[in-house]
Amino acid sequence: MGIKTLEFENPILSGKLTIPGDKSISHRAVMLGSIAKGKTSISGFLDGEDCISTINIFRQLGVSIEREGTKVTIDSPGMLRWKTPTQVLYAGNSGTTARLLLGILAGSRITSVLTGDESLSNRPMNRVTLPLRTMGASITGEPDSNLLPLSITGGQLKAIDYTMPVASAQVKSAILFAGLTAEGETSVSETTVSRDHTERMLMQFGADLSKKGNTVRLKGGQLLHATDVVVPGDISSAAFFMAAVAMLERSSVSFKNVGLNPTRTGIIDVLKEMGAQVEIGEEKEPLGEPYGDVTITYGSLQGIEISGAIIPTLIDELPVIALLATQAQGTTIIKDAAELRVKETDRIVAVTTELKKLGADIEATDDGMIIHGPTALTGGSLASYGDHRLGMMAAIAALVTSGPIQIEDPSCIAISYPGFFDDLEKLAISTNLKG
Ligand SMILES: O=C(O)C1=C[C@@H](OP(=O)(O)O)[C@@H](O)[C@H](O)C1
Ligand SMILES: C=C(OP(=O)(O)O)C(=O)O
Repeated sequence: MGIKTLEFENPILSGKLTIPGDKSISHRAVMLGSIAKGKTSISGFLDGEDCISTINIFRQLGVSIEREGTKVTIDSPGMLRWKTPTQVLYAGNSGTTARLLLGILAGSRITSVLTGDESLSNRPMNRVTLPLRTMGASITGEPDSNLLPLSITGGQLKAIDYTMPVASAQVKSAILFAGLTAEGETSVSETTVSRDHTERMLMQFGADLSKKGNTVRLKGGQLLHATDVVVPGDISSAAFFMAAVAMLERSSVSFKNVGLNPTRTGIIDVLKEMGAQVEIGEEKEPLGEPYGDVTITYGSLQGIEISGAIIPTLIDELPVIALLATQAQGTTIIKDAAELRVKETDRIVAVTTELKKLGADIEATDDGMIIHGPTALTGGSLASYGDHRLGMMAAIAALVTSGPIQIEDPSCIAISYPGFFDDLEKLAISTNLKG
């Protein structure tokens, strides 16, 4: 386990940054490109470890996938001609890979076993396996098909009308993917809207899908058509540097081609409401997903309440938002975010434990955190818990602490942002960067 030390003196962040590709969209592009027969090309693909796990799994199913950096070319025989894998499918650290794949494999013609790393093997899968079993899926594993490894025997499924008990795009997507091959029309209704990349991309691949209010409907027995996908920059990755700029006087950074899907832009609303200056350039929407340039400039920050419908639109950004709140005047309350407890680690425990080590006034609640600011943070040694978002939060903390930060096990950052430290160095131009 390595340690990375970061120390800055009076840092300012400035310049332009092109953020790597969106993780959620990259996964889906490989999945839909593998389901569809023929050639799909993806540009702007995220070469993070999670998305590589997705590629490796489809290669095991007989799909030809070539990758050169951020360009991916898929040539698939189509889902009906996938071959039975000779080895266990390994989703690594990626919840998105595992949960979406369960929905896909349940309606396939192959038998497979799916597993993951230690963190993923402790994350709940019954949120997808239970509705999939209601559709007729044959999925077994202990306890009650909740934890990896799981065995999946693909077969003919029946459509379902499903009302989501929890806001989760992974659950919604797994059911929609299963619905593609099911008999009848599947519907998924959400009370709180989660990211809609699957719906957008299914339509891009030619699926007949309709949306009314918060209900999505999809007819079973559809074939997808291979197509080209352009992946915009990941706003969840940009969020770390956006928060850093918002905390550092005299800082301003322009982020290029950031994904601006409204189901993902909660961080922009929070930055504005807290007092940062936000400028959004012309929005483009080449193939289904809106994107544009976003410039963030420091502003004096106020604490706010973050709760309700905005939570799914910034769920992965909450660790860095908690750090941001330590530098804001007043109290920030984060509620309705109990989902943080079932991510790569329990992010409520991890964030509060680590930020307290630096002197933050932060407390954990059942479904969120309460942070009183501003506090002058000291340096210290922070654990990443093998969780990329925690590792990046620790690195960004180093920009505002009085002493150095040691990040334990920083390699996990490559799960979603392999070039993170290079980009940090690039932006922190007028500082002394040691480490
Ligand atoms: O569908 C997706 O790509 C994701 C959905 C979210 O998870 P949930 O579906 O569990 O909310 C998010 O936290 C994860 O990083 C990616
Ligand atoms: C929760 C995350 O991802 P996943 O669920 O795919 O592991 C994340 O990227 O923060």
